[in-house]
Amino acid sequence: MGMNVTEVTDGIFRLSANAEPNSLLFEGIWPIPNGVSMNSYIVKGEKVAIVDGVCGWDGVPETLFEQFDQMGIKAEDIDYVIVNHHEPDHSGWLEDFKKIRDDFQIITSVKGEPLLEAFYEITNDVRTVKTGDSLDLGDGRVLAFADIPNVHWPETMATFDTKSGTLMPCDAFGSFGAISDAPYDDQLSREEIDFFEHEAVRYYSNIVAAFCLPVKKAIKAVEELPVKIIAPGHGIVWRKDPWKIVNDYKRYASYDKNPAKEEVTVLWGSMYGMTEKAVKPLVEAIEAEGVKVHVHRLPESPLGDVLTSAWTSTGIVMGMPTYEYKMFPPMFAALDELAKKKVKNRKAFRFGSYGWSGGAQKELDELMAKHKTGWDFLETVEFKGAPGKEDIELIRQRGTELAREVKRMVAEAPAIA
Ligand SMILES: Cc1cc2nc3c(=O)[nH]c(=O)nc-3n(C[C@H](O)[C@H](O)[C@H](O)COP(=O)(O)O)c2cc1C
Repeated sequence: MGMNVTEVTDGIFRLSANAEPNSLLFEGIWPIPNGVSMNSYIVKGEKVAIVDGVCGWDGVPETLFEQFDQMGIKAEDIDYVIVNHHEPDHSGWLEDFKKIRDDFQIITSVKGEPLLEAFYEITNDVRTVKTGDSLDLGDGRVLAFADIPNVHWPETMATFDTKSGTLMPCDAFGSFGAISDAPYDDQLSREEIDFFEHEAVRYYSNIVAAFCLPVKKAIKAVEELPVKIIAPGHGIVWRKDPWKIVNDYKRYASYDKNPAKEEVTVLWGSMYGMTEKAVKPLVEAIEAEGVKVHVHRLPESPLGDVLTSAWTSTGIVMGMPTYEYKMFPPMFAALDELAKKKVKNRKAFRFGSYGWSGGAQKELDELMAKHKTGWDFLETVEFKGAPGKEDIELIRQRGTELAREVKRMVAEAPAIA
């Protein structure tokens, strides 16, 4: 992983490394088809602070020295290491950094302190800060701190440079997507911004979605600050329009309660093609209403893709047969994860085949009740063996009804941002 150094604004530098497309599973689970960037920030007053880690650094001091040379800084001159968030993709470099010097001061939140000991056996020279505290770097550069718990671990905080209005909120307002040598929104075309918007939905739905309420609280805290630049731990830096990513996150966070977009996600699985026969007619019926459809076959579609589609979809359709008196297992796994990630309050419909007893529907009902998903189901269409003409016709009708409901819900939804 090569590292890339650029100047965010006077006295603040972004030091970033990419994980290339499909080079790893993020959090050990989520595919990154377009990669991801990991950003740290160096803030220069009379004293120098580094905000979050240089993950992707190979641990060889010379590599880091070279990067710091480009900023006119010596790595040994770093006075403060600010750890906003202790997830090892941001903090894992601390072990290696200790090889360069071991007398820097770490600044972290109150809940961060025990994690430093647990992960890195660091107990010395740790200063804890909370909302309202600040750190004077000299030269008119004062950093302010704000706790933003559970975005995305309990200890997470944001660092705000009061001189330039640069907010460094770590995982909040992040997006997937590896980044070339143009990491700023003011350097990107409309299409590139759209690309990162989709990567932000992927990031939000896969990584942050379980914490919608904390995200809403973090947004409230950020709205009180005179923010001019948003410089997250993953993704591009927003300095032309910082409120775009805040407003995008505001909408994403609202999708746990409010209708999402005019979209439907169709999840289906089929052993011998019986359930599959109804998929195309169903999709056509929804599309005929002008509603966008995302189709995922299970288990082939990665769960990360399923979550990304489901997060922005107001409607969810499930086509699956009965398997050993229960749901087709990959469908159970997908729905269980959607529910845990708080894909709630959707308009929903299920259809599927069975051989003799059925059983999928009962397990589906139990799963929905257990997770209190609040999904509002149209009447299920189940058929024995292959679907008859009337079954296909009924499923088509349900598709039309669902699409119309989705359009109505979206039209009546309160405007968020
Ligand atoms: C491994 C296996 C287990 C099944 N278990 C049940 C069952 O418990 N109850 C039932 O009614 N049908 C059961 N079936 C029958 C299927 O539900 C039936 O073949 C259905 O048409 C499959 O639809 P599909 O081709 O879309 O997968 C089972 C089939 C298989 C292959």
